[in-house]
Amino acid sequence: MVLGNEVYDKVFRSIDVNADKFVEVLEEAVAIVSISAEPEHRDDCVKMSHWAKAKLESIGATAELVDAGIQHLHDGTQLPLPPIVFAQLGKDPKKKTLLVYGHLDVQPAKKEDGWNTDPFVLTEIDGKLFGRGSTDDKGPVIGWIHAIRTLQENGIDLPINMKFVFECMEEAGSEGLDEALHNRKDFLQDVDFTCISDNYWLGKKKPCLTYGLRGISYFFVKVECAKQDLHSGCYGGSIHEALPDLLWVLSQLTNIDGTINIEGLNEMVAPVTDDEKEIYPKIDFCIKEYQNDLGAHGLTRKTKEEILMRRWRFPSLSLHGVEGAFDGPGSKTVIPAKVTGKFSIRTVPNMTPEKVDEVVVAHLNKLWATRGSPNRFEVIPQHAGRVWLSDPNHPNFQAGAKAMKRVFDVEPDLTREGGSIPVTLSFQELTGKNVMLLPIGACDDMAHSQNEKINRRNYIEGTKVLAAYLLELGEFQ
Ligand SMILES: NCC(=O)N[C@@H](Cc1c[nH]cn1)C(=O)O
Ligand SMILES: [Zn+2]
Ligand SMILES: [Zn+2]
Repeated sequence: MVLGNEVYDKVFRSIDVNADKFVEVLEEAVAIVSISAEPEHRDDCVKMSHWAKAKLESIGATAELVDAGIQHLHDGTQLPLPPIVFAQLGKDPKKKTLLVYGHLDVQPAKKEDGWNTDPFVLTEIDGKLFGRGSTDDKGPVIGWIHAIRTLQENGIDLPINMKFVFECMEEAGSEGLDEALHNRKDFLQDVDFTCISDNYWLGKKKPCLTYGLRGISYFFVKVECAKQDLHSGCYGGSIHEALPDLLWVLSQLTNIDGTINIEGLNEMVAPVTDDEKEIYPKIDFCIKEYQNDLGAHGLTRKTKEEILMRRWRFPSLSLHGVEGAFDGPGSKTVIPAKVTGKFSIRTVPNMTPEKVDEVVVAHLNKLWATRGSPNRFEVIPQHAGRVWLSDPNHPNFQAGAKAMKRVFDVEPDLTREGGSIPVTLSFQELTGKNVMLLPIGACDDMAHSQNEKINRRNYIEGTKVLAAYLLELGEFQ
């Protein structure tokens, strides 16, 4: 059934009228400190799953909390994983079924990291809603709930059945999720399309739809030189220190231009095809503005095409930190006894987590053998997420594009993204159906960083896009 413009206008007006209420709900969610990487916040993650279940029930969905099993931390402790929210709204056999995935956990954040406001108090300044999780991914998750509520309040029948999977461990590698989905294959059986709103526009003004993500393989590198930390005056010069050993290894993994120096890794990368080369010049992206927005002192490549390819279709290696090394203010004179370097590799077709682990461990051990240090050295692969590519010509993407055109009066760009959402490929494989990423946040939202925000405009217009997408999807019955 083709709906008239007046239906969409009514929905959009209603979302505008309720905008302040929608911001209040986001404020409630941001206040729950659901940091999945910090065990002391595990109860908050559980609370967040319960919160989302109640919200889904409030729109009439049947929701359950599915046990995700036990997490085994690298220090030997075991911790129950937060439950995953599975929910269903509508079971009409004449309608198609859309699966929506989102995550309720957030990256760590402390005011003293350099935030201008308390990260867990949603604060509006000049139309920007600052708070951890505002854009990644609490804002978009809540957007779905408000989009559906608005259709219901305006007496508009949902033209599709909906299923939801909301997890609380995405930022820590989605532990437990793949297993829970495999155990509940029946839940995914009748899914016709999947949509995920958990990424960002390429710029600040023009919307996009996303058909590719890089994967991620995370590693710890441990070096141990003594049984406890040592006074550098008493012992310095007499022992082989762990931190220089570690830094020596880590500093050799990348070149100044960002390419990776790990034997066997670049050989796995799928060659760039001629068809692919044609895509990049058409994309709306300005590298000057990109560099300015980041306040970056330089970029690894000179052209827009090369920079987009570095972000989307070539691997990158990032060093994240060193556990055990002194990092406080002031000048402590200690030799750390045990240090653990942390790095990750963003992976691309045709890299697989198994092969990446194999070449990384082999390369680092070989490098270490040339160091000549008596210290203990160990490379420990951590979580991994697989690369994902989808078909952007599918009706799912057409419905997304129509929805964006209705709200922003522009055809969205088709993009890939450098980040990772580990479960995306699993949904594509388990349902055998199309998966689309439909971002609502802007490129400068600073997810994972200090002062994460979502613009009020993106949050509210994004809710309209989600509502319009549900209606447009109904046209493909
Ligand atoms: N919005 C998606 C996102 O931020 N994904 C994370 C996933 C991840 C994997 N390991 C830790 N986090 C990302 O960093 O890309
Ligand atoms: Zn996210
Ligand atoms: Zn994230």
